[in-house]
Amino acid sequence: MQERANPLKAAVTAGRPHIGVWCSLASALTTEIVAGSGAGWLLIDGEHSPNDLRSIMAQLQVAAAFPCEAVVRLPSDDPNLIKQAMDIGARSLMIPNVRTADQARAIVAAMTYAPGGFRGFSVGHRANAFGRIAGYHANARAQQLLAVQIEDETGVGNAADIAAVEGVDVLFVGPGDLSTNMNAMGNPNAAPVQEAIRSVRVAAAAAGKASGILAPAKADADRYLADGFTMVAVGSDLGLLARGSDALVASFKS
Ligand SMILES: O=C(O)C(=O)C[C@H](O)[C@@H](O)CO
Repeated sequence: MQERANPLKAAVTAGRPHIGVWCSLASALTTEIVAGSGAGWLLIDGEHSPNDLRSIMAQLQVAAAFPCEAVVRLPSDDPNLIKQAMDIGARSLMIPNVRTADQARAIVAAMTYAPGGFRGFSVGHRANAFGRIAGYHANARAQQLLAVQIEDETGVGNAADIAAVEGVDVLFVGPGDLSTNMNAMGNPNAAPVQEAIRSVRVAAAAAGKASGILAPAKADADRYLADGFTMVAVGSDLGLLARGSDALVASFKS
């Protein structure tokens, strides 16, 4: 048995845009609906959603039936969380608020078996189909993707160094946190924030790496894609349900 190729990694390393959807509802059912939408990737959010290891695993299981890469965002860069997430089959990870190249290097090491890193070794787990994927341990890095989030001015200032770290695939802007940390709470379209976002994309491209961003407004997403961002999340299950139900109910009033 062979590990499935990672379509998100293939696309963004080749400079091809790949559209994703944020899954914030911590539900295998809604993630399954999103996974069947034709989106190229989805994000299982372990930072701001009520997910635990078991609910993340349930979402990985339903997403596996579709050609849609499931990315898991962890709440932090804790190596033990990284190890547990990888063992249940999360091979594409997003780590919030990465601020330095040293931090990025430590994350890559936590994802990598020795001698390159220090990921704990377990013979059989969901990631290697319970021991059925021959050569998994030797080749695990090949299908892994690491998206590090740039979410404050320190990260923006260090973006070139972070992008240069081997094993970092994507600089992914967190527009909510970045704007908030730049004194423009929740307004990524403020001019200084836009300039910071542009500089992250340029730093990633200069290192031959991809850039990504969450852009729930279509006009923003279209602009970022035209600028060269490739890993672009264009909405969320939570937003679709909240705005859709609001609009539905409003259409029957007055
Ligand atoms: O800073 C951001 O924006 C993000 O990282 C995305 C948010 O955390 C996401 O949960 C949307 O609210």
